[in-house]
Amino acid sequence: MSGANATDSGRREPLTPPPDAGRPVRHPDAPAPGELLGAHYDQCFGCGDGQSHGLHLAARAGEGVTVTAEFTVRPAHQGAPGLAHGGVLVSALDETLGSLNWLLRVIAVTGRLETDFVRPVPVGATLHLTARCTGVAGRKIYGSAEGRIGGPDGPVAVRADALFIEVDLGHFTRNGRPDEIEAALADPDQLKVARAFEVNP
Ligand SMILES: CCCCCCCC/C=C\CCCCCCCC(=O)SCCNC(=O)CCNC(=O)[C@H](O)C(C)(C)COP(=O)(O)OP(=O)(O)OC[C@H]1O[C@@H](n2cnc3c(N)ncnc32)[C@H](O)[C@@H]1OP(=O)(O)O
Repeated sequence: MSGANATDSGRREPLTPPPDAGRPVRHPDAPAPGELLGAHYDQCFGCGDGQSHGLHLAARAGEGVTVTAEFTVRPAHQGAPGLAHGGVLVSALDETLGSLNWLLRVIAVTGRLETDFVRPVPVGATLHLTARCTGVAGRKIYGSAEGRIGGPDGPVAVRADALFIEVDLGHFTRNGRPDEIEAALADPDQLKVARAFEVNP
């Protein structure tokens, strides 16, 4: 293929940290291991309680810069009959990796995410997800995640490597839709979440 595929989307950067990347550092105010992280936004498809067909993914802080999460596949998440849609599984991995933000206390958005689909995931199955930060280089935050079925030690069904890019709150106010931005700014719970991240402006 021509080079258009790589240049149009901007980058084909490696998803493993470069040799000079820093070790991820757990923020001193990060939630304690075992603590539920809660939603970063009530309307988030991944973690928000306000999205009836969302994933309702509940993530917990782990040791170091790691998180665990669970997601139960419901009929609204099907691709083939009785099986989870691949894009939904990617969303679950993306959301779990995004939850590492809470431990680093930075806001970062997905730049690249590469997924292996290893086993089909049936409706009704619970995906036991883990994600860990593997390195930090400037604004670039590297992470890996996997999802197992049948229990936290069950077989791997999906796994992903990702590169997140640190942004400031202005990323959302500049790019988001005004109605939702205004509603978020008027919500004291949402402001509390936003402030939690402002420690590293
Ligand atoms: C107001 C109310 C308050 C709200 C409060 C909210 C609290 C929220 C808390 C937490 C939110 C977390 C949400 C998690 C949800 C799950 C995660 C998602 O699904 S996020 C959605 C999907 N992702 C996007 O929509 C990104 C879209 N892309 C962009 O916006 C830009 O492309 C962005 C920010 C990713 C990069 O743009 P640049 O202009 O800032 O970046 P440049 O300066 O060009 O690059 C910086 C470095 O990063 C590399 N880089 C940038 N983009 C890359 C890419 N796509 N792939 C690989 N590398 C990339 C570059 O090569 C550069 O590296 P070198 O420093 O030179 O070594």
